[in-house]
Amino acid sequence: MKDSGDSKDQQLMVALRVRPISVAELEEGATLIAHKVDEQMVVLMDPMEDPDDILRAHRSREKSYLFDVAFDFTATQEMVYQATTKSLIKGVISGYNATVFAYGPTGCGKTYTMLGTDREPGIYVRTLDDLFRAIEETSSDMEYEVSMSYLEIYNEMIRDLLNPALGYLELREDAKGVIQVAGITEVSTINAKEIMQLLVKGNRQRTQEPTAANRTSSRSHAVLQVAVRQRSRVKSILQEVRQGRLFMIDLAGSERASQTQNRGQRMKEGAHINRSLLALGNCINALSDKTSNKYINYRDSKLTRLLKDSLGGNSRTVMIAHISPASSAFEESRNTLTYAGRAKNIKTRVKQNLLSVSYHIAQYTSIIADLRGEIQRLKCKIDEQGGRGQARGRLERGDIRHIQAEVQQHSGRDEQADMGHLREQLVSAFQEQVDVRRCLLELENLAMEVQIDTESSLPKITPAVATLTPESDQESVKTLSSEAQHLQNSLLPPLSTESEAKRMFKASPRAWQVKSSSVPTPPPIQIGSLVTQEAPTQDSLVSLSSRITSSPDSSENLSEVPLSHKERKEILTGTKCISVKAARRRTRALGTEGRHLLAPAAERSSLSLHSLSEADDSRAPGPLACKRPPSPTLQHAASEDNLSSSTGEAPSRVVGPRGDGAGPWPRGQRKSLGKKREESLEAKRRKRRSRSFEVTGQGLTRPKTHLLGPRPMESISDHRMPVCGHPAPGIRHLGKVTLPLAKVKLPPSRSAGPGDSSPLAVPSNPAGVSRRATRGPRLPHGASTHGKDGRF
Ligand SMILES: Nc1ncnc2c1ncn2[C@@H]1O[C@H](COP(=O)(O)OP(=O)(O)OP(=O)(O)O)[C@@H](O)[C@H]1O
Repeated sequence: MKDSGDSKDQQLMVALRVRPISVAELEEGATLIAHKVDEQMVVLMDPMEDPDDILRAHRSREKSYLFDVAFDFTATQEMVYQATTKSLIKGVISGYNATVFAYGPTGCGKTYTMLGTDREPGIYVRTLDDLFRAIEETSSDMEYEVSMSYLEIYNEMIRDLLNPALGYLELREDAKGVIQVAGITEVSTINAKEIMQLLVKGNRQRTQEPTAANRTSSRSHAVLQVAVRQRSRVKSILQEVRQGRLFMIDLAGSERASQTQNRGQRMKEGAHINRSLLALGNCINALSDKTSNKYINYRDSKLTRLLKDSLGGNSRTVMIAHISPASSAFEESRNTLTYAGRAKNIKTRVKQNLLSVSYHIAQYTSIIADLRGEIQRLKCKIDEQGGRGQARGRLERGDIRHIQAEVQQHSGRDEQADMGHLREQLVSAFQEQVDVRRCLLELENLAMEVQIDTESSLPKITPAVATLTPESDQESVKTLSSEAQHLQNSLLPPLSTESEAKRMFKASPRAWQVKSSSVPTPPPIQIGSLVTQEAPTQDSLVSLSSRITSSPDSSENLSEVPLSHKERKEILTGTKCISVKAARRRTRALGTEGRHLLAPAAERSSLSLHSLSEADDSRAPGPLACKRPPSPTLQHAASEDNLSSSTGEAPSRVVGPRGDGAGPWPRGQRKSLGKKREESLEAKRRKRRSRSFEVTGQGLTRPKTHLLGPRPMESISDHRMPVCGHPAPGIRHLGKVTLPLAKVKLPPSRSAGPGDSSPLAVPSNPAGVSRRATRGPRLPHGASTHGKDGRF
C-alpha cells in the first residue's frame, strides 16, 4: 500500500456565532454587548464603561473582531452549516481530511450548533445527510466504505460512546504519525437515519451534568469521526483507494469556577476541561505565530493530540467560536474572541490520501468474481433499459428507414438535375472548343498565305518598281503592261496546299515556329478537307493560267485548239470564274490581319498604278488616294483585266471618276524614299541569301516575324509612309512571281529627264493601260469580281 497525492496550504477557517440572549441572562439584568456589524465583523463592548467617568473616557475596551464569517441570533442552523461545513464534504469523499469543531464558554451554544435539536438538526446530521447523498450519486462508478466512531474525552480519558462497555481507550500513533484510538468501535453504514440513531444513543452516554451556567452542560469533549474509503468499481490488480476523515468535535465549555459555582466532582471536571482547553489555546497560539518556530506541544492533552492533524497537519479545518451576547459573560467572550482571532492565522497543509493497493495473486479469484458480478449487474441494467426502449426503438427504426428513403429519392433528383446541367455545360464547352479550333485553322491558313506572299513576292519586285516612273516612255509602259499582264496571270491567289505550306515554313524557320506554337494540335481532318476542297480550284487555275499566260501570245495558242467561238468563250468564262474564286479566297484571307498586313502593299499598288496614269490625268491627286486603305481586291481586278485582255476581250468596266488619283508626295521625295526603301529591301534580301538579285547598298534590316505577328503602329507607319510616295512596292505586291528586272525596259534618255529625277516616270500616253491599271482601287469589293453589267 502506497500513499501519494499533492499537498497545498490551507488557511484555518474561523466562524463566530453569537447566540440569543437567554431568559436567565435577561433576568440578571445583563445587557447586549456583542453585535454583528457585518458578515465578518463583530463588536464587543465593555459593560464596565461609564460615560460619565472622565478618567476612563479614553480607556474604552470596546473592540471589533474580524472573522471569515459571523452569525448572530438571526442565523439558522442551515445558514451556519452551509457557510462552514458543506464545502468540506466533497473533499472528504475524494480523500481529504477535514475537521469542524465548536469552541467557546459553557452554555454559549456549541452543542446546539453541532448536534442541534430534532426540529433544528445541527452540523452532524446535515453533514452526514449530504455526505451519504453524494456517495449515492457516484456509487455507480465508485465504491465506498463509510465508518463512524463516536468518543468523548472526559477528565483526560477516552471513552467509546457507541460501546461504553469497552472502558477507556488509548491513543496510538502509527508509523506515519496518524493518531488512532486503539479498539474504538467503528460502525460501517451509509444510512443517515441509522447514524442519527447511533448519535442519539451515543449522546445519551455522554457525560452531561447540570451546572449553574447550563442545565445540560457537557462535561466532556465529544468527537464524531467519519471515515470514507473510495475506490473505483473497475477492478484491477493495482487498485487506488482514497481515504478521507471528517472530525466533528463538540468541545466542553471553558468555565470559571466562580461562574459555575462547581464544587467537588464538577470542579475537578472543570479543571480538566480548562487544562485541555488551555493546551488547545497554546497550540493555537504556537501555530498562529508565523515568525517563531515554536515547538507545538500536542501532548499536553488528549484533545490536542487528537486534533493534531486538524490543527497543524493534513486537514481542512473550520473552527466555530461561540459567545454569549450578555454583558455578564464579557470576560469569557473577550477571551474566546481573542483565541478565535489568533486561530485565523493557523495554516494547514492539505494533501489527498491516496492508497495504492496491489492485490496478491491469491486475491485474483475474488477480483475475477467481483468483475463477473459487475458484468452481470451491468447486463441486467442494459436489459432493463433495453426493454423499456424496445418499442420506442422499433418506431425510431421505422422512421429512420423512411427518412433514408426520402433522402435517397431527393439526392437522386438532385443528381439527375446536376448531371443534366453538367452535360449542357460540357456540350457548350465542346462547341466553343470546336469554334476556337476552326478560328485557329483559319488564322493558320491566313498566316501561311501571308508568309508565302511575304517570302516570295515582297523583296523581288523592288528593282522593277524602281524603274517605273511617270516619265517612262510609251514603249516601256507597254512592255510593263505586257509584263503586268503576265504578272497578273501569274499572281493569281496562291492557294497553297499543305505541302506548299510546309515547304514555305521550312524556308522560314521563324514562320514554322510561329505556326507550331499558334496551333499546337490542329485537327488534320479539317486541314485535309480544306486542302482537298481548294486543290482542284488551284490545279485548274494553274493549268488554265499557264495555258493562257505561258506564251506572250496566248490567244494564238487558244486559236490552235479546234474549238468553236462559243466553246472558247465558255472556257474563258470558266477560267475567269476560277480566277474570281481565287480572288475571293484571297480577299477572305486578307480580311482582317491580312488586310492590315497588305495595306501598305495594296496602297503601293494603288499608287503605282496611279503613277502609271498620272501622265494623262490632269486632275491633281487628292490626299484620299494616299490615306484611304487600299482594297485587297485591286490585284484581282487587275488579274481579271489582264485575263480579259489576254483573251482579246475588251474590259467591260468603266474607270471611276477618282481612279486616276495619285499620292501627294513630290517626285523628288518619292525618289529618295524609293531609294531608301530599295536599299533596305536589298539588305534584307542579301541577308536571306536570296537568289533573285544582287544589289549593292545599305539597307535596313527588318525582322521577318512582324509580318505574321501583331504589327505595331510604328511598323505600320513605316510601311505606309514610303508607300504613299513610292509606287514601286504596290506593283511588286500585285503578284507572287517576281518581275524580272531585265524585262523592264528603261530608256536612259527619259529616265533622267528634266524636272523629274525619278526613273519611274509614267509615259504621257499609256491611256488604255493606265486606265485599266488604275481602275482596281476605285472599285468596291463586290465590283472586283463582278462588273457593272453583271459579267465577270
Ligand atoms: N443559537 C441558538 N438559538 C437558540 N437557542 C440556543 C442557541 N444556542 C444555544 N441555545 C440554547 O442555549 C442553551 C445552551 O446551549 P448549549 O448546551 O448548546 O451550550 P454549550 O455551549 O454546549 O454548553 P456546554 O459547554 O455546557 O455544553 C441550550 O438550551 C440551547 O438550546
